[in-house]
Amino acid sequence: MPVQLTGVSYLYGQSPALSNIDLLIPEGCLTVLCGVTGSGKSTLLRLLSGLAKPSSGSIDYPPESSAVSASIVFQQPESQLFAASVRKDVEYGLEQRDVPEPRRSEAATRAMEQAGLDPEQYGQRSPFLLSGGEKRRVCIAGAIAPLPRLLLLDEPTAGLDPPAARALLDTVTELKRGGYTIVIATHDLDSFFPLADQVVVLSQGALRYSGPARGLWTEARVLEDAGLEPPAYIRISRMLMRQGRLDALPASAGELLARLDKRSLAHRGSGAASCAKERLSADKDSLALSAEGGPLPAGGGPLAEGMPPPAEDGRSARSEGRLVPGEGSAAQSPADEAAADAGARPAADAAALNFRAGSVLQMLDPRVKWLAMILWSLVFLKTEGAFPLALAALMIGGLLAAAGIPRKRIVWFYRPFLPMFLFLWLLSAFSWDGTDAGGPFQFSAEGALTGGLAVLRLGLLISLGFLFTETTSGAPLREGLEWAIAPLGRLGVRTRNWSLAVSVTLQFIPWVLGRISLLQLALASRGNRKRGWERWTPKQLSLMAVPLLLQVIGMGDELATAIEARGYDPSKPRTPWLVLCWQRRDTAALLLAVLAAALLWWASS
Ligand SMILES: Nc1ncnc2c1ncn2[C@@H]1O[C@H](COP(=O)(O)OP(=O)(O)OP(=O)(O)O)[C@@H](O)[C@H]1O
Repeated sequence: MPVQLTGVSYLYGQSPALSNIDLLIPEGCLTVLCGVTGSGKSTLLRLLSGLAKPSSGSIDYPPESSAVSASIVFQQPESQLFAASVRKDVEYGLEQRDVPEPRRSEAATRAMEQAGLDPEQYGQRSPFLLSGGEKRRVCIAGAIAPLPRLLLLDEPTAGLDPPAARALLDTVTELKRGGYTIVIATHDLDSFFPLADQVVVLSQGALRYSGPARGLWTEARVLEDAGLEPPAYIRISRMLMRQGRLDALPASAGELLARLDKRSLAHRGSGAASCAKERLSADKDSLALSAEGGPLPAGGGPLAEGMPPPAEDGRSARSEGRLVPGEGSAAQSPADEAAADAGARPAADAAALNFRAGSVLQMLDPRVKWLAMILWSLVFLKTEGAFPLALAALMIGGLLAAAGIPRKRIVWFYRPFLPMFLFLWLLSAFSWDGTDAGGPFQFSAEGALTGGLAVLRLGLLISLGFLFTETTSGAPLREGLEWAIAPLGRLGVRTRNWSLAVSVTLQFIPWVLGRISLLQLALASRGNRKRGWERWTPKQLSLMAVPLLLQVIGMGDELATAIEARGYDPSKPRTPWLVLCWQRRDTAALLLAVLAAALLWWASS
């Protein structure tokens, strides 16, 4: 299906990831999104899939479609697999769309075949025990099973060996022939450019070019300015053309090889053409060997059907594609620059302000933070009564605001705890008494208050840990802890092991929460689009339990191996990662923390 993006921007907190993208994704075409790391490719795919909404601008689907008609395959396939068997996993999206049983099974079989997985061989295997390439195929099968009108693939060949990458390219070629509208975000230009009907170049979240790949070869520096290199077959062909050995750029590596073969290769053995051929042959495994289309004249040909027309709005539109002026582009008028500057300044100022406020907490010596955290934890445990706990909540709220942690991240952190808090509070507020005439459940105001305060206390303790880990990076956190527990070393406690374990665990919590967010996103990408509280029902949680557990075990395993590989030996003295330096502001901060703790203590006694 064709999709039109108009003025689409996206912010993560206050950092812009995409700005003002105008783009048409033509129906039945394969669009390749390229750009260096962090240029906004994955973000654009998420917006197209409907998993995230643009901060501004709009994405228009044809009247009978919506983002739900899109399927996405993420960069890390393992974060998208759920079910106990490959077949069940492929059927999951169909189940979500209420496809009845016999049709579901047929559709899953067809999708597995299209994705290059033999249903007999793979159907009953666990998706978690497959190779990276096989897992990606399972994800592709799951994505195409519901016959999406838009298929989005994020780095489909990343991490695959040449045969697996080539097999995946064959699958993509087949899907393209099958009429799918496909968008692929990739760094693998050699493989995907020959297949692309449209290439989109992103740089720092802005659109730099959209149009056929061949339009890029005439726009001398579009790719280079975006930090990319043209594919190897284009670089080699350019060199051969300069030497008069080739008259036109080929459409693919395969075509270049074929054309070199036809030549007599007069300089066999020592000439540039034979060197080029050797190099290409060596690269052949990793290149797309699509020989579709004839030789392209260096100036390119007419626009493919359905391609976006050249811009008519005064923006630079040369050759076949649409070249969008970028930063530093001469095409930008002073008035444009002033307007852009005026728009950007409030966001930049706000970010700077946040950073300044956050940096006070971030710059503090970790020992102050450890001491304050231990002291406040003890006081919170002892604090009774609504007033002192409300006062403590105010203090924590103030610190969270001053830490400059984006509001979205705070919400993201606390949301998983809310069902647990609610459950604990309900447990305290209601009691079960089958003999009472008023009904089996009895509400107790006293229980509700006591339970509410206990839950608030628990929330405050969790908040202390969150504040600490958000404002302290790994090395200072460890150094500070090791300092705090060093006296225990005299009692024979292995303080080094303890500090490593605690700091790794503390850093593990945000990682686990991040994984949960990814799994929820993956469930949504498979048609299970739940919002708000619905995402935290026991059924939803049970779906995520096994993959999450496997990921935690895998991560634990990797961490242990990494620690071992770096020669960790608890019995040896170690070189500190960082020398802590106590400053005046740390003394002042510690005094403030002690005063605040004393105030709370006094208020609760
Ligand atoms: N969850 C997030 N929170 C904050 N910033 C993010 C988040 N995800 C991405 N970003 C930022 O948004 C920008 C675009 O990221 P995105 O993942 O879309 O880039 P990409 O081109 O897909 O990169 P890659 O090729 O490495 O996958 C980057 O600056 C990145 O740091």
